[in-house]
Amino acid sequence: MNRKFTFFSRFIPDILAGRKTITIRDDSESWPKPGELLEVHTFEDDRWFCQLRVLEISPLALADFKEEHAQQENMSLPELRQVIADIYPGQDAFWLIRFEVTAQ
Ligand SMILES: CC(=O)Nc1ccn([C@H]2C[C@H](O)[C@@H](CO)O2)c(=O)n1
Repeated sequence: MNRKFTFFSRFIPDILAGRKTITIRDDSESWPKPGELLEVHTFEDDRWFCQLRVLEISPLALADFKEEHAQQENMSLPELRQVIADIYPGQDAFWLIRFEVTAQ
């Protein structure tokens, strides 16, 4: 059975349109493996909205965030840093998960 993964609902349009192709998570969400299919729900109300295939998962330190990562999130780099600081205050070690949408 495919495992469940969540996103804040404000990111749904970018994910479904292919404008957001990565997510950056902390250790608690570092379990997806390349090739794994994830059933994706909204964080707020647990509503299924797509299935993703994990293409890559790799460690990424806050100090190594680059413009390329921001583009893959469909954000500016300052915006990405702010989003991460808001979700994960005080943390500086993350995991980059690159994905593709396989069903919606
Ligand atoms: C519970 C939780 O943390 N859920 C998250 C975490 C992150 N995101 C989004 C926000 C950014 O676009 C990237 C980078 O973390 O992933 C999310 O939607 N839900």
